Amino acid sequence: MKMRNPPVNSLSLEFLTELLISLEKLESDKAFHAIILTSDCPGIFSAGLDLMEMCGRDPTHYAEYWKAVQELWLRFYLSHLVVISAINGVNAAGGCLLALSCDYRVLADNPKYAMGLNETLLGIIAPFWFKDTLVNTVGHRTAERALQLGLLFPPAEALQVGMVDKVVPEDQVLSAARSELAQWLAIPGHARQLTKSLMRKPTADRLLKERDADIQNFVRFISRDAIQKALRVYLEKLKQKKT
Ligand SMILES: CCCCCCCCCCC/C=C/C(=O)SCCNC(=O)CCNC(=O)[C@H](O)C(C)(C)COP(=O)(O)OP(=O)(O)OC[C@H]1O[C@@H](n2cnc3c(N)ncnc32)[C@H](O)[C@@H]1OP(=O)(O)O
Repeated sequence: MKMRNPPVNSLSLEFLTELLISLEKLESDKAFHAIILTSDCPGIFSAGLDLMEMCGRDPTHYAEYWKAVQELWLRFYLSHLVVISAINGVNAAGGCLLALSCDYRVLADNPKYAMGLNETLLGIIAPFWFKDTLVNTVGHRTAERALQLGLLFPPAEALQVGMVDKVVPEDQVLSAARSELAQWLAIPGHARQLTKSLMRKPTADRLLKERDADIQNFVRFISRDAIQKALRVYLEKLKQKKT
């Protein structure tokens, strides 16, 4: 699955919906057993959630957007397919969440390709299920420091803290993902799938039980004047970079 939403693969409502439909199609086709998730945007895996969806819109839109973000995470996190990410670019916040929801992560060795949950740098916070997904991957202490400081880890550090499983030269990222896949596909499917569910269901259940409350919290939080201002300032900084 090659993500293509130029220029930065931001996860707009339309793009989230496309990803969700693609994933559902693959999952319902018995011929498919695995997905390699990668990017078609040079140097960028994903810039994360689309800030334009969270800025200057009305509460109904925020609720619809957040429901789609929840849906995509649940679908990826609990997918019965083997999902491996071949991370071939910088990967921030919501994009990093997608990669963390995969079963295995290969990252291209380029110091520009940092990844992490950098929400605090924007003046916002990672919701509990983003946090839980990170804790499940790197452990509590590393996650706490990474989340508070909004750290984006370059490849060597991402590997060292366990945020990715392998770092390879840029031109080998897809072939390394394919080689890894062979090991996962060699395991009897039902046993691997049940084990994945055993490991992940408690984390997913937490959101499933509190979905509506989580949407309301998001809408309340993102609608605050101070948060809207912080997002506008961040977007402005991104644009000023060019001048
Ligand atoms: C009580 C508690 C309740 C809890 C409630 C929850 C609270 C909210 C939770 C929200 C969680 C948010 C998750 C996110 O994912 S937020 C997004 C974080 N992403 C980033 O910080 C990355 C930002 N982008 C960049 O750093 C760079 O763009 C990047 C390194 C990815 C690429 O750099 P490059 O130089 O190649 O490209 P540009 O910066 O020039 O960008 C090109 C254009 O794209 C626009 N852009 C970039 N990122 C985004 C984005 N995420 N959304 C929308 N648009 C984006 C950028 O502005 C440029 O636009 P223009 O061409 O028009 O200038």
